Amino acid sequence: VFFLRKLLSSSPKEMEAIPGSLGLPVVGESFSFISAFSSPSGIFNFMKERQERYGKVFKSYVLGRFTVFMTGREASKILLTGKDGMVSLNLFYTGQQVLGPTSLLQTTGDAHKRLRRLIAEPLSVDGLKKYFNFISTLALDTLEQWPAKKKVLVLEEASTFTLKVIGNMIMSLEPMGEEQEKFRSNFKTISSSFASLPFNLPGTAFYEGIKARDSMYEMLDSTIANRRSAESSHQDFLESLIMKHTKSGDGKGDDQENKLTDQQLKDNILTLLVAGHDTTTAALTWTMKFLAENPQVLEKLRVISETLRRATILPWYSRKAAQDFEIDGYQIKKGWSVNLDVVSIHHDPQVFPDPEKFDPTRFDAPLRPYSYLGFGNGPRMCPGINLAKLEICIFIHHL
Ligand code: HEM
Repeated sequence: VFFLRKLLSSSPKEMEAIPGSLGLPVVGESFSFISAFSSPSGIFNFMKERQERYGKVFKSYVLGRFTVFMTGREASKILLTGKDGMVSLNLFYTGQQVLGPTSLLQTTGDAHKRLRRLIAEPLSVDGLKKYFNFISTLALDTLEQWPAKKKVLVLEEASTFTLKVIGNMIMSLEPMGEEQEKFRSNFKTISSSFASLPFNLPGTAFYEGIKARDSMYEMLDSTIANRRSAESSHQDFLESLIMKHTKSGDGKGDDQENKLTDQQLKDNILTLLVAGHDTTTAALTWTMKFLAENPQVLEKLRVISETLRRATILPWYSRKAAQDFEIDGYQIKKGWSVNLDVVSIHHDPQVFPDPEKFDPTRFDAPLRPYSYLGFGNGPRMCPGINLAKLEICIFIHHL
């Protein structure tokens, strides 16, 4: 029913003016897209082939959606910073259900701005200073164990490291022990449910994801209750949001504009976890790979920017048109899925000569706006940028 509704609610007829192919019935071009995505060069070849055939704007049918793909600085400018309300984020149905309706990723306009403002302070450079020692000690502990290991699986190590950092930042979780294990196992299940098939039946990834989310929320509920009863005082994200920004009691006399309900608090803690974990893990892993292959660049700054350009951790940014608009001479209709292809922007030889080469000196001189989008741009630009850079810098420093 879900897929039928999806198919019927989208209209390929309306997209006739956009060049491109919708591929096979029902599956469209999903298989070519997924196989490109899982290959070493990511979606680059899928995009390149079609851009050469159709131009910078083309249509396709992938992952259950009629989608218009676009690339280039002009498209980035319009899609990422365009008029307020022109596009919204385009999450998968399962992701929407798991994250909850008050997540930053599901709000728009003023509600979105307000949430961004509330989480900005704990994620600022100043707000992050207090976690420096924890991150540094954890990086050292992790690295100290490497020489004794026969084989080091860097992705695995990076994932454990970043999850321990965020667990400690958010709710002072100790890096070892039962609570850490429960947190880790819930998080992994939630993560795999995020873009799963939308069947909420026992045994499916989606069903297990919702169950793990509820278990994670129980952990947060009990921590929130402890903090409110002032049994203990901690210097973490949860404490700073509870103290400053949650509605406890009747809230009379409080500045309600700055208050979050417990639901908003939990939805957004989970959002930070989901948005911040795999991204930072991948960025740290790619940084180590590029550094191992190019040891001469260790002296150079800008290694993280160049890693995020070459690896493009989020290869495309997905939006849904919230109104009709025109781009590169094509009419985009309200409701269409629009994906910005960032890999091609990051490998444009006009901006980055010899684009496959890992060369941090490219960032020595300022680039033209919208040529580099490692952390995005505009109102949805990554709020975790300082934390991600801090974690990677500390880890690489101790390497
Ligand atoms: C190297 C690591 C990271 C990379 C490459 C990265 C990249 C990005 C990018 C490109 C976007 C914008 C996506 C779009 O416009 O559709 C984004 C948004 C976001 N990021 Fe990150 N991110 C990283 C780490 C983090 C961390 C550590 C956190 C949280 C602590 C985080 C939280 C978020 C959130 C909540 C959003 C959505 C913002 C909004 O919709 O207003 N990210 N990230």
